[in-house]
Amino acid sequence: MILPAPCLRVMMSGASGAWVLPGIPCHRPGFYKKVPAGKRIILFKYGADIVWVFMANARVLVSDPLAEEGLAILRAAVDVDVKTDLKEDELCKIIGDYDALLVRSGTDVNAKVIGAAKKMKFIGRAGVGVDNIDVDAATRMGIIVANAPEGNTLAATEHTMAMMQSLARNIPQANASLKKKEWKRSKFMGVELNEKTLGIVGFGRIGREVAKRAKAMDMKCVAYDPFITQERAAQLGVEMMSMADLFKVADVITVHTPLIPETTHVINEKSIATMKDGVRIINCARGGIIDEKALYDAIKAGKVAGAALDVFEQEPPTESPLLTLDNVIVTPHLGASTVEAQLNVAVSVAKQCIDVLKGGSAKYVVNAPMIPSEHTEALQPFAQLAEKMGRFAVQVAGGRLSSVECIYGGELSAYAGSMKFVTRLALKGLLDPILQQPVNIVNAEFVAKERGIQVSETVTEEAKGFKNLITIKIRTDKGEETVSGTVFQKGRSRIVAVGSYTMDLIPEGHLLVSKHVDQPGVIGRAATVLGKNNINIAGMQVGRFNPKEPALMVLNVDSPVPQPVIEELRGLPGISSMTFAKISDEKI
Ligand SMILES: NC(=O)C1=CN([C@@H]2O[C@H](COP(=O)(O)OP(=O)(O)OC[C@H]3O[C@@H](n4cnc5c(N)ncnc54)[C@H](O)[C@@H]3O)[C@@H](O)[C@H]2O)C=CC1
Ligand SMILES: O=C(O)C(=O)COP(=O)(O)O
Repeated sequence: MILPAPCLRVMMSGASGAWVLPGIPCHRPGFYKKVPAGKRIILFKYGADIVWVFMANARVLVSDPLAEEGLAILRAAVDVDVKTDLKEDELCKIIGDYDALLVRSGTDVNAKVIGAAKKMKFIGRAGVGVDNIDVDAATRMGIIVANAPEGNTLAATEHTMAMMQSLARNIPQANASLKKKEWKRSKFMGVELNEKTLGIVGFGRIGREVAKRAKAMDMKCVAYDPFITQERAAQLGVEMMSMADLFKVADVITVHTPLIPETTHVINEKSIATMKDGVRIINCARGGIIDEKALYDAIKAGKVAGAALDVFEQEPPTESPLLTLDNVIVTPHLGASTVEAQLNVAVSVAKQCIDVLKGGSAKYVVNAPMIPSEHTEALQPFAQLAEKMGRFAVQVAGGRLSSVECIYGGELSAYAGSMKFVTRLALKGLLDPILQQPVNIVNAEFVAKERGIQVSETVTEEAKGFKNLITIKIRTDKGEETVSGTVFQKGRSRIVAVGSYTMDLIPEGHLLVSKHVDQPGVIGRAATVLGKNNINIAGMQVGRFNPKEPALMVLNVDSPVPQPVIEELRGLPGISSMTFAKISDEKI
């Protein structure tokens, strides 16, 4: 049975194995039936009745090892396939069947893979680094990419500390030697870390935890991170300095940045030359932050006393000459490999995956604006209003969109840093109705940029007498349109101005917008045409300045207005324009 989409309201859904009462309506006496394997049931409210449909489960591919606790969360809601060690072409062949993909660092989710992922809604990284995912390609396709940034911080921190201490005391080398039945005590003379200076490049979650532990060992900690304030570092007793100064003063250098163009090869031939003789270098972040060739040469030349590496430019680093050096200790990307961390990241990413597949959002999205969680609830009604205003404005203005300005006033000025989130929803509203491709919060900004639409955002305390005010000004090749809206208490939202006309318009359902001359009979004639065509008027707003001057009328109507009726309305005397606008998420 096909039901008109607006009539459907999801009551609940259940995964395969659940017991439900089938039949239409299902509250009539009947029998219970088990939801078949591979299907989920969705119950809809349809008028007074509750109806049900079986739908195929969403399908999730897990292409790197994921802790059982995460898999269990997934299996309770969706169909899960775990297929590790897939080659690129194997992955491309099957990826089109899946709604979500979960990976660690072992899968190269490149543009080719993403291009083949036609149904994909979510890519989850069970860990921090997303450098193995082409986030731009995913963004372009409107795919949410999320990671699990908190779950493995302590694992990576403890691994860094273990590497630093092993490096200082030659533990791996001594261990290997003794296991060969050698007893070479003088060969493995170490150095103390006490009172040495640790230079931390990248003072994020792991960098800060490393500092805390190094301080407990009476090391002096200095750090470089362009995005962390001196005050923040001072709270941990760490001195922030430039990277150049850090390289000059550190006895041990550890890197904890993402791998991005700015951090690629920051440890290179030139920067090593400025370091102390006998410096030790640790990388438990990402291969590529250190130029491995330069590191090899500097160790060979005796400039660098040793290195501890968990990550490599090529993984596995089978061809790396660094593996041949005695004073280089290595682990095979084990930073996050603890039972605790793997449980944390698997659960985090599995929950986010299910949230997204159910139509919600993910907690740690990396390709949509992050807003502080304490702002999310407060900004939700504004985001919804902005999207509806966008839909309204673009349909009323007509024409090809060239610029969008979003102005946030009054109490919204307190959320200045988070308004990008609302702007993306406004853009979704503006673009989604007129484009064939799906537009969502992930790709809205990208789609606008790609189409040469200029987007700007202003935050002001001015709100024209309202507590809060959103104004969206758009320019198209047919002219300009300005729509303002506000959110009252309990999330009630209204469009309060269209152009220079004041309104009190509920931005819902189907709207007819007319520009006409304010004179007796015009509104009546329009109402007659609608009545004749069985279109019920649910509400009416008229904005005008003076009688007999141009006025604006917006009618809330209960059903779509067919094109011939719009044409008939346009032909009425006194009416200069008539536009139909849908504030639902249907394409126009
Ligand atoms: N070896 C392993 O198994 C693991 C590796 N990692 C890696 O460790 C690294 C750090 O992870 P987290 O601390 O969780 O990330 P984070 O995002 O909390 O910290 C990264 C820090 O780098 C800073 N940064 C950005 N650009 C910089 C630049 N140009 N110069 C200096 N600092 C810059 C940021 O401001 C931020 O404070 C990431 O690359 C992550 O992928 C994380 C977990 C496990
Ligand atoms: O979280 C990260 O950034 C890591 O590097 C951990 O990688 P993994 O999940 O162990 O392949």
